[in-house]
Amino acid sequence: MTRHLTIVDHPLVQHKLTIMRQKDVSTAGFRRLLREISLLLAYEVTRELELTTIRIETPICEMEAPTLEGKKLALISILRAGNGLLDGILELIPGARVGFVGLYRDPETLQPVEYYCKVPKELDARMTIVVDPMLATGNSSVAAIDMLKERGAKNLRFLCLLAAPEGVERMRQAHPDVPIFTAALDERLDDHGYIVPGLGDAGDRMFGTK
Ligand SMILES: O=P(O)(O)OC[C@H]1O[C@H](OP(=O)(O)OP(=O)(O)O)[C@H](O)[C@@H]1O
Ligand SMILES: O=c1cc[nH]c(=O)[nH]1
Ligand SMILES: [Mg+2]
Repeated sequence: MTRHLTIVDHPLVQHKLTIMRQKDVSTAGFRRLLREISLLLAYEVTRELELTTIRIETPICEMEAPTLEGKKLALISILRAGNGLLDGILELIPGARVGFVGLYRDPETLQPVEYYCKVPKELDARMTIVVDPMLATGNSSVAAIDMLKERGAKNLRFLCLLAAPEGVERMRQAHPDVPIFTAALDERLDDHGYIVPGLGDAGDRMFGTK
């Protein structure tokens, strides 16, 4: 059974995250680092994919060899910042099915506003990995996972880059069955719901908006 919270403390992840946090990193640099980190995070979050075996023939002899079992997994990106994690993971798992949940956080109420939802069929039979770099209040991730459970998802994981304790607790209350994977658990949220020390607004830094 996976723990509710896994912090991916691999030295390469930690090193790259430290560079990303710095305010002078360019948009191109931020995007490149996020793509690189996403490959390493994907390795951890997919550790429990089920294997079966198939009979193959090497140049030397036949053998029973491991292969992924079951339906292709589903990757769900919470727009728009989720796409920064999605792109790297898709390089590692090119056969994954992909869905999008469009949510933005109202800056006053910090409540998520839904504007889009398109997800793969048969979510009930797929490991479903929801990706968004930031878990702050947890309002967006809880809402996204509510939407996915309504559409049948059962075997879920949530993958982010940074989490605040408030968001982890909110997820634990609302979705205790959904393990969270993150590169770091930061200290707290500020009065505007930003993660401290954090890295600022992930979407703005990734896409050069602001
Ligand atoms: O845990 P929460 O308090 O809900 O905050 C986290 C959300 O805020 C950011 O998205 P944002 O609303 O800025 O949208 P964007 O990705 O379009 O920039 C982030 O990518 C999460 O989706
Ligand atoms: O610190 C935060 C909190 C929410 N969304 C972000 O992009 N950054
Ligand atoms: Mg944003």
